[in-house]
Amino acid sequence: MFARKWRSISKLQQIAVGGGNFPQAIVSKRHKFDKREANLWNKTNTDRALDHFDDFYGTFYGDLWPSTRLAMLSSPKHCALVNYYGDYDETIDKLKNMGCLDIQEIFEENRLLKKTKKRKKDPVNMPTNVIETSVEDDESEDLQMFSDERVIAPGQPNSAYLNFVPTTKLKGMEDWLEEEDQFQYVKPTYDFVVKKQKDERLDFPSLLKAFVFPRGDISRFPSPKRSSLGTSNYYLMDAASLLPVLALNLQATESVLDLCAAPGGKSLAMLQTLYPNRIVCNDITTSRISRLNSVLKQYIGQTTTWKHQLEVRASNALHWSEFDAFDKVLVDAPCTNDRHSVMEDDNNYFKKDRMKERISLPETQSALLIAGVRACKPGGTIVYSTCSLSPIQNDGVVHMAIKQLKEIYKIDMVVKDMSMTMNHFKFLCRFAPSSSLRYGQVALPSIVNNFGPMYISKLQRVI
Ligand SMILES: C[S@@+](CC[C@H](N)C(=O)[O-])C[C@H]1O[C@@H](n2cnc3c(N)ncnc32)[C@H](O)[C@@H]1O
Repeated sequence: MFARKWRSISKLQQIAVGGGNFPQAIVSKRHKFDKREANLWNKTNTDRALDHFDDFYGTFYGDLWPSTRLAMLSSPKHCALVNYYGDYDETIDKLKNMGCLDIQEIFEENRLLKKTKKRKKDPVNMPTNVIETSVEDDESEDLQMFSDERVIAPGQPNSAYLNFVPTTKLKGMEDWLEEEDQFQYVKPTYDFVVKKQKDERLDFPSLLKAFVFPRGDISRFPSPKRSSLGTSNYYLMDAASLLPVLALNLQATESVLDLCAAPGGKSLAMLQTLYPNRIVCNDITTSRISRLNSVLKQYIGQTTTWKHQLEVRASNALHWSEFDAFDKVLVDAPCTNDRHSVMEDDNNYFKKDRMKERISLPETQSALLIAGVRACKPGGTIVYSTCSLSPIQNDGVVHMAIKQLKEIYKIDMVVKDMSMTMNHFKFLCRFAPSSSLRYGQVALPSIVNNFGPMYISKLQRVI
C-alpha cells in the first residue's frame, strides 16, 4: 500500500520527505505517509484523482489496473454513429472503405460463431439437420447452461462495501476524505436478497449502425461532414456508450425515458433505431440541455418524424412525478467521470472544494436510479450506467437503490445477468471479470481499443 502511494507522489515530493531513491523501509521510518498531509501538498486535481484511483482501483481491479490506468491516460478512441437522417447508405460505404468495422455485423457474426463452436464441441450428439439452425437455438443453449434464476444470498463476497458514508459524517473531513474511506463506515447488509435472472436475447436494432477502426488501429475519424440534407453524417462517441443503449433492447413502439440525457449521445443512438413511439430526454443542467438541443438539430434536422414523439425536458429528475409511465428507462448518472478526472483539471470532481459533492455522489446516483425505476412501468426495463470504475458508484448504488425500492416503495427488482450478451462485445471492449461485480458489467479501457470506462447494470421492475 505504501509503495503505491509512494509511486503516486512526485520525485520532488519524495525528496522533500527524505526519500528519493532511498529504500522504502528507511523512508517510512523517517516519514510516515499521511493522507491529510499529502493532500495539503500542491497537487493538481488530476494528481489527486490518480492517487485516489491508484489506491482504490489498484486494490479492487488488481492486475487489470495498470493497463487500465495507462489507457485512461492515453487518447481515447471513438466510434462513428451513422446518422439515419443524413446520407445514411453513402456514409456506411465511406466508413467501410476506410477499413472501419461495423459493430452490428461483428456482434451478429460473434453470436453465430459461438453457436458453431458449441456444435463442434459435441459433433457426435448433434443431429445433422440442426447444423444450420437459428440463432435463437444458440440462446436457448445458453439458458440450459445457465441456471434460470439465481438469488444472491446474504454474506456472499463483495457485499461489504454496499452502504454509503452518510454525508452528515463528513463534517471536519472536507480536506482529505477519500471515497475509499467510506469503507470505514460500512457494515455488511445481510438483510435482503437480490434476484438475478439471465438476460433476454439482445436484438441489435437493424438501423443502428456504428463503425470503429480495428483493434490496435488508433486512426482518427475525420470530422463529421454536412450531408445533402444539411444534417451531419455521423456522430463521434465512445463506443462503450452504445452498450447502455443496446442493453435497453429497444423494441418498436416502446416509450423511453432518458433521465439524465445531456449532451445527448445516447439519446441520439436511441433515435437512430427509429423504434420509440415516445422518447423523453431530460436533464437538470440548462447549458447541457442547450447542447442536447443543438445535437438534435445537427443530426435530426428538420425531419418531422419525431415531431410528436420527442420531448426535451429541463427538470430535476429527483422530483420526477410521471410514475409507471415508460417501457424503458435509461439512468446514465452523473459520476466522477474517471477519464475526465485524470486528464482535465477543469470541472474535476477531485477539486478540493468539490469533495463533499463527490462523496455524496452515490447517494445522488441512488436517488436518480430510484426515480428512474418509479418512472418505469411494472415489467419494464431500467439500465443504470456510469463512466466510472468505482464499485461504490456502480454495484454499490444499484444495491442501495434495490434495497430502498423494496423497503420504502414496495417495488421488487430483478437484476438481469448480461454476461452472455456482453461476451459478444469482447471484440470492442475489455470487461472486468464477472466475479468482481454482482449487478453489472464494466468495460475497462484498454490501450488496443481505448473505449470506456463504462458500467452497465440492467434491472427489471417486477411490480
Ligand atoms: C453522464 S451525464 C449524461 C450523459 C448523456 N447521457 C449522454 O450520453 O450524452 C449525466 C447528466 O446528468 C445530469 N444530472 C445530474 N443531476 C441530475 C438531476 N438531478 N436530474 C436530471 N439530470 C441530472 C447532468 O446535468 C449530466 O448532464
